Amino acid sequence: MIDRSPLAEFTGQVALITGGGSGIGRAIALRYAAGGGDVVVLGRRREPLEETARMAEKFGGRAEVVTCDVRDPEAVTAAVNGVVGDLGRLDALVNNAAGNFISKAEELSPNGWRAVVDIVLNGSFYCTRAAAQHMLAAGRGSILNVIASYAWHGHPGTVHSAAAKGGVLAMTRTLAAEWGGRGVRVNCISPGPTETEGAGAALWPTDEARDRVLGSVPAGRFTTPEEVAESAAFLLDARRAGYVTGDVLSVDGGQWLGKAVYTDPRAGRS
Ligand SMILES: CCCCC/C=C/C(=O)SCCNC(=O)CCNC(=O)[C@H](O)C(C)(C)COP(=O)(O)OP(=O)(O)OC[C@H]1O[C@@H](n2cnc3c(N)ncnc32)[C@H](O)[C@@H]1OP(=O)(O)O
Ligand SMILES: NC(=O)C1=CN([C@@H]2O[C@H](COP(=O)(O)OP(=O)(O)OC[C@H]3O[C@@H](n4cnc5c(N)ncnc54)[C@H](OP(=O)(O)O)[C@@H]3O)[C@@H](O)[C@H]2O)C=CC1
Repeated sequence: MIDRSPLAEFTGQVALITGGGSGIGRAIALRYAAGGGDVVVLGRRREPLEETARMAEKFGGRAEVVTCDVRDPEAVTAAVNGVVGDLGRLDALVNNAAGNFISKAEELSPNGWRAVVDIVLNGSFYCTRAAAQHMLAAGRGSILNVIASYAWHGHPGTVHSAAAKGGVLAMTRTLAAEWGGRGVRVNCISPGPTETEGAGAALWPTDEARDRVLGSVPAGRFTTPEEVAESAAFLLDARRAGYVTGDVLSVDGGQWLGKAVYTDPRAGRS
């Protein structure tokens, strides 16, 4: 549940959110709308995007839908140019679309590797490149990349996603330095395990796997999409986070720190 933001921090501004038809992307779109902004949600399937747009419109702003596969650079450029053509500006881009599944690295097919790396790394670059052409010309903009902590610590079974997210992290820091003097900020947000349409079935399909994931989170519960969205709003807001660029904000209940080995009561973990 997302309530109208008393800050109204995005009034008169426009955000493009990839993968905005579900999970974390939908929550970020709704939080931006709750802050008074206009939103465009992008993904492959129209129906879930339209549902997000209907929910966002209840906050009183404009909400549009673009069907597009982020792996197609020409379609991405047309989509971004269309947003600016229709809504007149682009203040924020959230690279949230992702694909993921668990596979042993030695059994992962080249096409399976390509599917995930193309969506996560290449797709994020295509969207960033197209959005930055408008943002740099305007001298303002904020780009937020949704990653995962295995971008820096790695994780067995997700070599494609970890490598792609690691690439997005390197891209973030590079572009933050490259564009820092031109008004465009680039940051990452790193959610902990979050029960969404895509993640649950792909990553913790059984009760046993789900319990194992929960056991890895010091806070003892899943992240909620709304928690991620609230921190995303902070990073996107130039008034509050205008001097933050090239950084990663973890919203994970301490998961990436909580590599407990001595899980017994004497260690404070059981
Ligand atoms: C624990 C905390 C950290 C959690 C971090 C979470 C990160 C997340 O990203 S959660 C978000 C998860 N959401 C999704 O994955 C939703 C979107 N997913 C997809 O679109 C698909 O899963 C996709 C990534 C496979 C892309 O779909 P599509 O382009 O339609 O690809 P294909 O179905 O044609 O498959 C391409 C290629 O990949 C192989 N493959 C697909 N699934 C699997 C699998 N489960 N295991 C092994 N290989 C798989 C598929 O076989 C194809 O390869 P070839 O057969 O060689 O052609
Ligand atoms: N859930 C979790 O536990 C965690 C998630 N994350 C990250 O958070 C982000 C959101 O995850 P979550 O909400 O769980 O994911 P979901 O699977 O629920 O949503 C992913 C979205 O991306 C869209 N998408 C996928 N492929 C493409 C594509 N090729 N082109 C355009 N859109 C695409 C999907 O829509 P459609 O299929 O219609 O295209 C869908 O709306 C991702 O970047 C993920 O890696 C990070 C850490 C943990």
